[in-house]
Amino acid sequence: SVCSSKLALSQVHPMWQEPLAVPGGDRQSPVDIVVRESIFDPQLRPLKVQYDPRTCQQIWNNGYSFLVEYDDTTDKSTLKGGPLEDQFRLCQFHFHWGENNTWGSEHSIDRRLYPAELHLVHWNSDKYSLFEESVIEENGLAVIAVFLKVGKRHEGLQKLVDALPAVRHKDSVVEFTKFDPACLLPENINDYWTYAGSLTTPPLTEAVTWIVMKQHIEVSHDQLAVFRSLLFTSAEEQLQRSMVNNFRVQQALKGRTVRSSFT
Ligand SMILES: Cc1ccnc(S(N)(=O)=O)n1
Ligand SMILES: [Zn+2]
Repeated sequence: SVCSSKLALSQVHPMWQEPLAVPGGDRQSPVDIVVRESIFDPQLRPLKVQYDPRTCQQIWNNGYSFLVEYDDTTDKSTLKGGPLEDQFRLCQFHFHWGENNTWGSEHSIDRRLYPAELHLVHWNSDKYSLFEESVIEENGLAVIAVFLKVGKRHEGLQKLVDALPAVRHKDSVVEFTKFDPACLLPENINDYWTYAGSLTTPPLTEAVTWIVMKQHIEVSHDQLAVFRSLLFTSAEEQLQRSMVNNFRVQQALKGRTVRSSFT
């Protein structure tokens, strides 16, 4: 699947050097979610997640994060319900993290940051036939965000952690199969916030329905340390730079409403 951020790489941006302005940027991400200003919407339905581990293909270091990519040529791993009108196909998941456990997430809850954040990226397969098409449409993408907190070791994540040294450098890829991303979801996926936003790395397009989980997952300090052992730089580059702080600065809400699925 080409849903990875090759598109992102096509718009060469210096690392985290923000483009001056995004065309008509009035729904940019990430944002701080102010809980008392979010609005309970009783019409939000339960999320329906159906992932098939057999669609898992590879892990790729794209120079922004590491992406676990799924075969999205059929409707085998899908997301629907919640705030979504259509069916969406899982194409990849990745993380954002900090240099320490104090910060690293892209979103925050009442200004509280987490050490890392998981993004499960899906595109609207009812309306479009390719990820690349959906990425420029306002109802094109749905991203589930899950906060990571440092605590007990996450057994399901360990298989992924063990594969990371093989993709230490930018543009490295390793085969990675039979991984069920549902193991990275919190027990309760029916308590979430949702708002209309954008991709947080280039092309930063305003195509994303964000679904931010209220419940976090726990990973161990050592597991996060392996994330930080990755590099932004390719094997050829003279100066190696640790892949840390790969989050975007928070953006203005600009009058958007954040809805909650719970009271
Ligand atoms: C696929 C993709 C590209 C760029 N940015 C994102 S993100 N961080 O908004 O999930 N996802
Ligand atoms: Zn992301």
